[in-house]
Amino acid sequence: MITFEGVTKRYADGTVAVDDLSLEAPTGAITVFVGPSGCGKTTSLRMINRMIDATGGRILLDGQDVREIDPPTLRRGIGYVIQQAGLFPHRKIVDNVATVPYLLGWDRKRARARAMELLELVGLDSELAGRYPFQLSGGQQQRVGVARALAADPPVLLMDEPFSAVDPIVRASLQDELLRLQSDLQKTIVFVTHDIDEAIKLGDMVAVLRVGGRLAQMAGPATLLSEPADDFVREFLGRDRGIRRLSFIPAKDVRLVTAPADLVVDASGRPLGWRGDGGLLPYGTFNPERDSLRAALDAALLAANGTAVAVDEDGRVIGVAPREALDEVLGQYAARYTVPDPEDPYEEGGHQDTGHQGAGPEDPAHEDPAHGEDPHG
Ligand SMILES: Nc1ncnc2c1ncn2[C@@H]1O[C@H](COP(=O)(O)OP(=O)(O)OP(=O)(O)O)[C@@H](O)[C@H]1O
Repeated sequence: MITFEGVTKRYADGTVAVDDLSLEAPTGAITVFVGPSGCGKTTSLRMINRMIDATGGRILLDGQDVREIDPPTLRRGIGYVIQQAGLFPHRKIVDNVATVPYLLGWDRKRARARAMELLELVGLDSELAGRYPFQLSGGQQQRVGVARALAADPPVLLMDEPFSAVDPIVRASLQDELLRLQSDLQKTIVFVTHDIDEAIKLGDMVAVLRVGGRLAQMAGPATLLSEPADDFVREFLGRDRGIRRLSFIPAKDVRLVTAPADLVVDASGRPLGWRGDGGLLPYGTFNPERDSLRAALDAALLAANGTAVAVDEDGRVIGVAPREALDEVLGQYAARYTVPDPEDPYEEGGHQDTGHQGAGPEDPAHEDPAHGEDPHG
């Protein structure tokens, strides 16, 4: 666990980049620092591995003040990934990845074998190992950056806007890859981004910072979407909060009924369409074991009759969810907090305590820090 206790950073020119920041980044989970430009995300991240020293408060790594650990020892246990990968241009990919093992005194053969293992782990072809960074695409370079950070198997990874220099499609696949890796490796990751969608997709916990390095809210993504602490967070989250939140609600509680006869299936029970006057009409499917309520709703909206078809892992029909069944689940997850009523003379103002400092038990993302299921899908 990484703990910030009243951490402040005042630069020499008087700029207060981080102001009295207190938060906890849990072990084995991804904590995202998100916020507008200049809000102190990078400064906060770099204080963890002491590339920048705090001017007030303290940062604890599993209970130990990082200032008591000499920087080289500290950084050996902390992988660091930056934007545009920051690879050494004159070193081959394999040697870039083996940088830390070389520094740790591993012999060349062992370090290179480890590097090859890591290239495979991050989904890169072994034939890229002999190339130089400029011979790789941006996305491939970013993967090499992640492999390099993992080389000495550090328990902690710091990632500073690692995917922001690549196009949206490559970015989405790098994010998926990171979640896949994390479900196996369970590192303690602190991830900096200015992109709220990235924060919500990747974060088990999301810390929203405002300019001046102040914490606006720290919560699991589902809680953040349903219970933003104030107008700043609400605006930063942007539109469609309600719809986006459905991605965090599993579809397994949706009540299914037996598929009616007008759902036409093939010989193995896979859907073909809804029977209509002039032929088959469109349908949509979801897998209640794996998918979110958003996927179930999407399946209903794709169908000519508004009924979502539930399928198993093999795509075979196991039932259908009529619209009322979706409504029942939606009703259970309706926003629960209250907002001030300007007509009420007894109202003290400010919305009720929504527990926004931590994800509540209703927050599936919180229950699943390893992203084992697919609420992030
Ligand atoms: N060395 C420095 N000296 C003075 N001020 C600095 C220094 N480094 C950063 N700052 C200021 O501290 C504040 C926080 O900077 P920081 O880089 O941590 O923000 P950030 O949230 O990571 O921003 P961005 O998303 O734009 O990268 C900014 O106002 C920045 O100008």
